[in-house]
Amino acid sequence: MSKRFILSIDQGTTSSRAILFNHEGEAVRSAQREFTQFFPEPGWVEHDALEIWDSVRTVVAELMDSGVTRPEEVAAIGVTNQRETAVVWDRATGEPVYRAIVWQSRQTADLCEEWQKAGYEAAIRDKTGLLIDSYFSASKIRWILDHVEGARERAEKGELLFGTIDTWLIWKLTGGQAHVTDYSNASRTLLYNIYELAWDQELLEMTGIPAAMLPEVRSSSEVYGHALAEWVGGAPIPIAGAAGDQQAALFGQACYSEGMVKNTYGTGCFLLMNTGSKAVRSTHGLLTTLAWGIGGRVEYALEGSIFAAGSAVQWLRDGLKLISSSAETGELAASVPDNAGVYMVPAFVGLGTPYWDSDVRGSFFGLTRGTTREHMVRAVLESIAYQTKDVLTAMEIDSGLPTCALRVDGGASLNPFLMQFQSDLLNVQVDRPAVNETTALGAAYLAGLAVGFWSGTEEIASQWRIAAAYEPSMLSEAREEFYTRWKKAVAAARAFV
Ligand SMILES: Nc1ncnc2c1ncn2[C@@H]1O[C@H](COP(=O)(O)OP(=O)(O)O)[C@@H](O)[C@H]1O
Ligand SMILES: O=P(O)(O)OC[C@H](O)CO
Repeated sequence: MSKRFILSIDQGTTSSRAILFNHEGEAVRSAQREFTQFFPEPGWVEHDALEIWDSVRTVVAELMDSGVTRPEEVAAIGVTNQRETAVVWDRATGEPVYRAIVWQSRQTADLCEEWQKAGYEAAIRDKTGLLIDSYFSASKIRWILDHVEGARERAEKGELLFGTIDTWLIWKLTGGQAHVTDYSNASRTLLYNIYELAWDQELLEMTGIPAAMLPEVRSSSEVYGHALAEWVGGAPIPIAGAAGDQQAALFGQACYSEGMVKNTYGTGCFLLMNTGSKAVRSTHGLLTTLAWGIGGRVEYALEGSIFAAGSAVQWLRDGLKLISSSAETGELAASVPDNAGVYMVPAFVGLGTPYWDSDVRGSFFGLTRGTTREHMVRAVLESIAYQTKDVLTAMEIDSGLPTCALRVDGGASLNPFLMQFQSDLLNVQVDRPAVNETTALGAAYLAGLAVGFWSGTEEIASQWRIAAAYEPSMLSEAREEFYTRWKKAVAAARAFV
């Protein structure tokens, strides 16, 4: 029976998706399921790892039962995931010992401050390309070891395992046969030396994390094991690709040359620039990270992480009840000639690149009696574009590479107002590809390359098609004025702390 599809599993912050891609890189069928977000204290965000596994099992079963395919026709599975989110579970029972602590969660901010005061920052930056922030996995693992009775002793004895969501899912899918992760996910833990390509003993000692609980780090494109027949429609399928979702999107956007940049507009925004075999060290708050490793060769990326983007739109809908759907924001924003001086800083969980300020919180500025719902909606959408400009400016300086075009994807990239404003503000062309699910596509490509479903990146790059291109059309004075006021708003929000 010939192989017709790759099954991609995209486990995101708010939902799990499974998508079948054909040889042309087209999404043939997909299924999606949301799961519970827990906010046990202000600033904390947690997920139930078993509920995540259930959601993944369900969406995979939905595809495999849809009649579109049979497991024998699926060449491989690729897994991509919300990064940094930490799960610790019992090796024998498969039961998590605590809820998954999500990348957005700030419950370890105090611990991170202690690490900063202890002077760990230089070593961490030097070895991992990251900085000390509760965003990364290490402090989350440590928090679980400190707060769950007996966890530390059990972890030291090798009875507890740690994994980011890729590791957790591959472990579950293979029935506990594989405890692995890939370079891109390992590079987000704060424990992995991205130059030596090894877990770093000194960092493990500093952070108090036992090596026995860590997964084996493998390339992003190889067979890690087989998904058990019971989860995938009756016959085992090789799991042959894994990458963190932002690196997977860079891969799915075919950003294979140095200097190519993508921005994913989801819950947060993540800009990644391919820097090839060279790791660029940032002096402007960008992260140096592993993009992927394939066939014995790793590539690096520069990353800017924006914590709140689409989540601010969700807040307009669910928190303020100002809108009934995310999609209507585009029309509302375009219905007023400008923002009427209203600016919004969506620092719900602090600010990431380039500010790295965990204490700052969200604010609206410039409200008058003339301010309408439309202005507020517009200010929220504009804030996504301003944050992107903050990051891209830092990227161009640190890499010395000017941006020719920005490739975009993710839920909010479907908003034409936002994309046009983004292009205007950056003075750069913004390109949205025909396949918007580039994250899932990237994981599919990584898995497909490992099993010979695609021949190489050249073939993949030829599949990338543009769906919409936005060209800049704003006068430079206006661009500068808007951006100056945004910077003032950020400074004021930070001063309020
Ligand atoms: N048309 C739109 N305009 C603005 N924001 C949108 C639009 N469609 C979706 N979003 C936002 O994008 C996010 C969903 O995008 P998605 O890529 O699925 O995110 P994630 O993978 O982080 O869960 C949500 O936060 C939603 O509010
Ligand atoms: O699940 P997403 O798309 O919001 O992505 C989350 C990032 O991987 C966090 O670093």
